Amino acid sequence: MISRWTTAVLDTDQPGGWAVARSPEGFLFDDNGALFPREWLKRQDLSILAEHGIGHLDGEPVYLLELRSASEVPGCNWKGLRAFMLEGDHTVYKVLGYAAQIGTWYREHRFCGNCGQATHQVPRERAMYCEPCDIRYYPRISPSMIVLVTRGDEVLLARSPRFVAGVYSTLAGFAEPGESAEDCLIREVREEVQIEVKNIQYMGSQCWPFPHSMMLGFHAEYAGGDIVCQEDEIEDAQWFNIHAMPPLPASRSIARYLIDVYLARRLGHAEPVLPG
Ligand SMILES: NC(=O)C1=CN([C@@H]2O[C@H](COP(=O)(O)OP(=O)(O)OC[C@H]3O[C@@H](n4cnc5c(N)ncnc54)[C@H](O)[C@@H]3O)[C@@H](O)[C@H]2O)C=CC1
Ligand SMILES: [Mg+2]
Ligand SMILES: [Zn+2]
Repeated sequence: MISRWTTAVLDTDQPGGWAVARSPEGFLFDDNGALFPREWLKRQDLSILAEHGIGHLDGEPVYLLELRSASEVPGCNWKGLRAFMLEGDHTVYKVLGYAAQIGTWYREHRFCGNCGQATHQVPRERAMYCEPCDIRYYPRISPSMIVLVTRGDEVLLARSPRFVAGVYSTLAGFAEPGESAEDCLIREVREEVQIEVKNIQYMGSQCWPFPHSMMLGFHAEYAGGDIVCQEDEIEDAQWFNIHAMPPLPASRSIARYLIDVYLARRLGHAEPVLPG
């Protein structure tokens, strides 16, 4: 299958193409969605912080207008990235997810962390450059492990106080320096529920642009221990029987994929496909 969306570093001096506008209040959208004819969008009253050429959608160049603040555009509204993830076209969500990460990276790397001077965009490369220090700052990606722990017909799911009421999900956590993916997974499961795991199997990965996680998904089997929830992080954790599951995370998340694959295998159903 040919991918409809490919990323690229485009020259912003070229006219034409599509553009998306991003402010601290999310992306601008109207009845046609979040992609606007670029020349039209640039004629609106927007406080543009920077423009980035981010890739091609169905062969057409796409640009990001990163804004200082949200402003009124007639017939349009603002909406957060999560809303685009939950509903609507998956390819458009991918474009916006990438745009959000480029916007975040640009905002957070306008000055050198070493000397404090202003950085500059490197032509044809996704990097901010400090000349005196000769340092390049690339978009930040944070590796995070996510794991479904199982014990026969039971799966271990937990809720964080931040989740939507009632929803239970797989355990997850950010990798720390010095850790392998497996070390991180074992530590996170220990920290969050005091459970030991074995037979760790890699299942797949997903970009999670909230704001810059790279989710590495695993399956693991229970090896020992009783559930003890980590204070503040884990509100509740339980073994759920595959025939009595609680409300689960959004269908496009890798958390949901890991759960659905296991259910499909246990119940002899067709396996789902991981959304890219
Ligand atoms: N796509 C999916 O299905 C799912 C994605 N996630 C994502 O996985 C990531 C990790 O999950 P959590 O349980 O929240 O992590 P976690 O268990 O490591 O705890 C979060 C804590 O980690 C620290 N932290 C924050 N950002 C960090 C970074 N970049 N590097 C290292 N430490 C950091 C902070 O102290 C924060 O309070 C989050 O971005 C979350 O949104 C979580 C569950 C499902
Ligand atoms: Mg966690
Ligand atoms: Zn510097």
